Amino acid sequence: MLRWLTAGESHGPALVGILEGVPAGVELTSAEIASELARRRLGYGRGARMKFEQDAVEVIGGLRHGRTLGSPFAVRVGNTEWPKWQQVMSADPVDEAELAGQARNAPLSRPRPGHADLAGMQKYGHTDARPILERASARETAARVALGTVAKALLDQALEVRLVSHVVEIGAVAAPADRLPTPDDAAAIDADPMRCLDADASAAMVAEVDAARKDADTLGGIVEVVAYGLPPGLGSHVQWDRRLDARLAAALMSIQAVKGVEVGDGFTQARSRGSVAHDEMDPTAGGVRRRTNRAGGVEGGMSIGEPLRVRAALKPISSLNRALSTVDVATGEPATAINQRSDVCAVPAGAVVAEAMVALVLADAAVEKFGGDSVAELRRNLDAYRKELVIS
Ligand SMILES: Cc1cc2nc3c(=O)[nH]c(=O)nc-3n(C[C@H](O)[C@H](O)[C@H](O)COP(=O)(O)O)c2cc1C
Ligand SMILES: C=C(O[C@@H]1CC(C(=O)O)=C[C@@H](OP(=O)(O)O)[C@H]1O)C(=O)O
Repeated sequence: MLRWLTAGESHGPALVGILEGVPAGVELTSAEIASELARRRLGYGRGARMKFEQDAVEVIGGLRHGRTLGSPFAVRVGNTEWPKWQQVMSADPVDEAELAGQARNAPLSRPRPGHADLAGMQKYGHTDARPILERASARETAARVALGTVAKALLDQALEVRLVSHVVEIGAVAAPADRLPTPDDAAAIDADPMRCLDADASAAMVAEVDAARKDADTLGGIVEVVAYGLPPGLGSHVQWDRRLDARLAAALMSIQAVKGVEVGDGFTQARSRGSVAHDEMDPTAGGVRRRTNRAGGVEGGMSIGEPLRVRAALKPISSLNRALSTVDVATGEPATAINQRSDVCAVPAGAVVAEAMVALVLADAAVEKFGGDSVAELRRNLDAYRKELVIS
């Protein structure tokens, strides 16, 4: 079993991620993690912070000379903005005089609609939104992407499973659904400002972001992750929490701003008749082939050996450069919400985070199915399983 956790605040010294259960022998370098983190910073529509802040990666456990050890993997992603925040976010008590006059320390009493602010203040007993928004912030996804790098390396090296993610919709603009990207498209997708496979759709998405920015508005959209090379049988039908689709849905839904998840053509299937919704099978020499992959690579909570295809819908960014109505919890009076600098659209970054979350779930399911304390052992078990499949 793989287990992962993150810690750290958006303006704290660093984020930390721990991934436990990684087999020994996964080849990985800090530079590879840094390059995945750089992918998360891509995308047209992000705010000023993406330009001036760096992700400072330091692996602090589980890796030696470029190979995982089998011990818990731990990574620190330093916030390079920390020097500006060290008093406001200090772990230890700070002299009031040092804080006085620091605008960053002013209590945030006007919770922002669409954020964790108000419910968090109520739940944890704060009159200031800072202690809530610091952890609710999607800055935390840097740690997830760092851990996802390990999961992707494991999937690639032990199972030859490769992932690709892309943006399929931004606001009202949808990319044509005629071509599913493969991992060979990944570099071109990363080079596109919207991480979109279709150049015309990408240009329209950029224009959509510009129009939203001009109107002091924000946008959401839909991302897709596709995984190639999965064997059949990851996950299980036997219990709700072992279903691969349920695990993927939870992981994707846990990403800040994600409000919907679709597996395969789930929503279209729901609107179709059964005769055209499913993936009929034909025999091949010694095996079976599906005519279509509307199910998106999962049936009965198990991978079926077809490409896995999942989508996540991100709502528009909640912090707008125009006033949204709220209540000032200090006075109980109507107010306009805290207006922080913000992204106009973070969907391209959301795709990279979704890819990391899918990789973590698939790596977990692979380790669960094939066991193995080392990559070599996992691969041997996979080979034996493949040889003995009753039908392939
Ligand atoms: C990569 C990424 C960047 C984000 N950037 C912002 C941002 O700059 N401003 C903002 O208001 N929300 C941003 N969000 C979304 C908020 O973090 C999120 O809406 C908020 O924490 C409330 O959580 P919920 O939408 O899941 O309910 C971002 C989300 C992601 C995935
Ligand atoms: C810092 C990141 O994203 C942040 C996520 C975020 C939010 O509310 O989720 C709000 C913004 O932070 P700030 O209000 O400090 O500008 C984003 O920049 C990051 O992705 O690395």
